[in-house]
Amino acid sequence: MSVAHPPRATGDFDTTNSSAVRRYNRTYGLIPPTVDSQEVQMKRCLMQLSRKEKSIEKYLYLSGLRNSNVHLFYRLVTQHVKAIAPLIYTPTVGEACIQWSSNYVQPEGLYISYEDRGHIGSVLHNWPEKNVEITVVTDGSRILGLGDLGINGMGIPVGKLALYTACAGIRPDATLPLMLDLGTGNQHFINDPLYMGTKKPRVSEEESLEFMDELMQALHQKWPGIVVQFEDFKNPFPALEKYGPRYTCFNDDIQGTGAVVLGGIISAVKQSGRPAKDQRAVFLGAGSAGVGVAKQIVAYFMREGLTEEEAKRCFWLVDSKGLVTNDRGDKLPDHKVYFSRDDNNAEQYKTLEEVADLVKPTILMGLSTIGGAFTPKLLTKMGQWNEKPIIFPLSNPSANSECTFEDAIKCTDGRALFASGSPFGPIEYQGQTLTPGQGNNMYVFPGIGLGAILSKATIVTQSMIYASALALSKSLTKSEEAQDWLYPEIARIRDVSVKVAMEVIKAAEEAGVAREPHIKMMGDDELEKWVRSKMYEPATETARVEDEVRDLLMDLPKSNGSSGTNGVNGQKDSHL
Ligand SMILES: NC(=O)C1=CN([C@@H]2O[C@H](COP(=O)(O)OP(=O)(O)OC[C@H]3O[C@@H](n4cnc5c(N)ncnc54)[C@H](OP(=O)(O)O)[C@@H]3O)[C@@H](O)[C@H]2O)C=CC1
Ligand SMILES: CC(=O)C(=O)O
Ligand SMILES: [Mg+2]
Repeated sequence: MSVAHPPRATGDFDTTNSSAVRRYNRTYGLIPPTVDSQEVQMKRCLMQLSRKEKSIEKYLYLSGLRNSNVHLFYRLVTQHVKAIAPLIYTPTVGEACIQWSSNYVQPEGLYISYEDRGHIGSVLHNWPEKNVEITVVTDGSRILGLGDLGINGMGIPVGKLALYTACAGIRPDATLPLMLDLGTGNQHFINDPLYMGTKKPRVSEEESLEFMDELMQALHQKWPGIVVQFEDFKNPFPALEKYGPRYTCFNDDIQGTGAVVLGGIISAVKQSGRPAKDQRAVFLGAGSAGVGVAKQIVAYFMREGLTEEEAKRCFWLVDSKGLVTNDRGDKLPDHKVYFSRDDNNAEQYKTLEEVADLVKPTILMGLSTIGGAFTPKLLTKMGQWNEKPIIFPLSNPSANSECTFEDAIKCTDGRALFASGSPFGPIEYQGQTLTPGQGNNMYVFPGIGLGAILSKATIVTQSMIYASALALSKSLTKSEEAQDWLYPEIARIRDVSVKVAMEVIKAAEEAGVAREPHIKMMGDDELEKWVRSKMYEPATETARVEDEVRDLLMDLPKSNGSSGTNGVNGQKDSHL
């Protein structure tokens, strides 16, 4: 909106009065006269939100709020994270991505196309924020379980970084949602006149990696030490292998998911009453998440006394061609070879049911994108084979979940130890309220990123990822443990992120990759205080911005009159 401003008066400000702040900001008269507290503003937002019927409408409303009043948005999310996370993240973000181009209204991140190679650095210079500390980057090739969504996948970096701010206190202006437009295999989008990405097939793996080389260099040149989170790439292994030892980066789907599932599995294995050596895990899905999760659990089983070979043999991975074995006849991609079995005939075990009948698993893990793949028949068998079957349907969004909480509970007489990727509500079962766990990497990636930023880690080591899982598994309260929960209450996620970040920092220090000197001598209490002191707090941020403006008013002749920033992340306080 463009408004003609009267000249800014300089002499008559009452610096304790918010209307003076408005006059200084030249917003006086543009907003109704009452100066509402943030509490009242939040109440208004919640009411407006509740009037919208569809989740996607709520998503769009919240996006608008983030772009117009960033601190209010984050205060709202922080205080109501359990209710709002499903609206700005999975499952709603899936629908938001599908509709991204048709709903587009304003920039929310940076888009870099294959055509930009050779001058990626200059595109980065267009980003209006100076002090970026973390980016979430995707090429949109495997968005949740929805397949190749091209640049419409931008909802994922935007959503993940919103959680970084709400759940781990990373300043919003320190985050960069990054979309790599490398073409798309989605013919529907190529034919769609409203699709806003390049309407060409995807570039090859080699071309993509070459492009990534330039991107990683350019990012680190512009923001040295920036933490890079790779997200939702169809084949993320080559990039992690190449850049992992050279830059501060991690892959959320391989490593973050591995850590979050391990965090829940540690508790589930204890509750199942069977030691690690007696666990048998069948995985539906042998992709980035499936293999990442299985590898983290192998590391845990080894700490429980198994050799690597013994630990590895506790896993049977099933992909779209059946059980992953050496004798299948197809050339297995590198990431599947580690778990490929040589003791079962592939011909006999083509379906999940056949593999399950063979193995009689104690753990059933779903990272396949196939909604409903854990049939009531299979779930019932899990209940017959186990006193406490561990059932984790982890695919997102909700429609892709391998089973519902209700089916898992009904088919196992309420005995399942359950976690899903997208949230399910509690259910009443035989007079009891049963609450499902949410095994989603949102429990760890904010703390991993915060820990990497604060320790100034040069790389993200496997020990840092493992430490995040252990921290998560230890973060349950006595009352949560008494109810046999596998994950802490989502409303406490900020506290959980602090614990995760602390352990990540300690692991970075131990691995010799931390460059921040302050953390060396800190005990736990001091470290916790220090971590918390570094976290963005939307309520105090609002007060700080108001104070800053008042200070400027007191000191007007010397000031330049600017307050805060006003970048793409909406660093604007429109209520002032
Ligand atoms: N809860 C959480 O925090 C997370 C959940 N996820 C979810 O996990 C799912 C998978 O992600 P990701 O591993 O990255 O994806 P990938 O594409 O890398 O892997 C998918 C795997 O599922 C297999 N698959 C596909 N269709 C079938 C089928 N009909 N029968 C058996 N197996 C099948 C694929 O087989 P093939 O190899 O033969 O193609 C592949 O091994 C997604 O839905 C994603 O949302 C991912 C990360 C975190
Ligand atoms: C949660 C997540 O990262 C995924 O589904 O890909
Ligand atoms: Mg992901």
